[in-house]
Amino acid sequence: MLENLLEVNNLSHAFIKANGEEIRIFRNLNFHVGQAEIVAIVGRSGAGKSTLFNLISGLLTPSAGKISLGARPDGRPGSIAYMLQKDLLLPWRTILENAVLGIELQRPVTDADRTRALAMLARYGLESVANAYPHSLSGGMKQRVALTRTLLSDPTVVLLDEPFSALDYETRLMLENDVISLTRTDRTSIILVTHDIDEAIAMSNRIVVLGGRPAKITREEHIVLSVEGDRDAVTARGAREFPVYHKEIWNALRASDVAHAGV
Ligand SMILES: Nc1ncnc2c1ncn2[C@@H]1O[C@H](COP(=O)(O)OP(=O)(O)OP(=O)(O)O)[C@@H](O)[C@H]1O
Repeated sequence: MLENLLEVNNLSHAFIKANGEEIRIFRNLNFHVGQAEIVAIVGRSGAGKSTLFNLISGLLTPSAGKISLGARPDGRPGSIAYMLQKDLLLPWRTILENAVLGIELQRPVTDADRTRALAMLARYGLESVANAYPHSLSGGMKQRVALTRTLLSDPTVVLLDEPFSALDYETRLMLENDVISLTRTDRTSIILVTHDIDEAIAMSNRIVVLGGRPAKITREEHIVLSVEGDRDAVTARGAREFPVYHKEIWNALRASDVAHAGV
């Protein structure tokens, strides 16, 4: 039995360029995520964040190392869902049909699936547009449909790669709250890649800074914020510790130059 919901042990990965040159992205990287934990990964462009997600989700096979996914409380295997920055909704399918697409790729969609999809769309204020097409929805609404589609497959770990970067500030805060609530209601674990330090601090329990080549974790920060009541995307930003974490993560990012560090 795994201690954590997801464990990455001694992960190594390299790309081979067309000229035969090897680019070592990771060498013996160790990383874990606990149940209902939100871990943010920040790092400069090219640090290897998307590559790490592609390895965790199985889109890429690592050169060496092990990625282990813990079981659900009832013993069934856990599963990973990956949500990208772009909503990738199919324009010719209704919102409901888009929402159940992830299930449809695995098995035939049942009436129970559609009922569950409608309930989840309602949870995100999208019930009235279930039969509409994506073009009639705002960017925030489309991203919520994408989130519904991601969650309908009942994942235990959700990978979010810059999911809210294209959205306006208010919508972004609302979606950040949706994700924070998920960890409370469904005990889902979240790994979030973001370039936005504010978002990383506001949402996560832990931030890891990825830097150097091969990339390693150059800093790890547990985020503890003093807020009244349940922490959310807005109250978190008002916590007195917020600027302190901001400065620390910013300095760690500046120090972890991909081109020069850790070579
Ligand atoms: N298929 C590939 N073949 C060769 N090199 C690749 C491939 N995919 C990624 N790389 C290289 O690996 C490094 C890490 O890329 P990756 O996309 O994981 O970085 P990132 O941290 O997600 O960057 P960004 O923040 O800009 O999205 C980069 O130098 C990139 O050019």
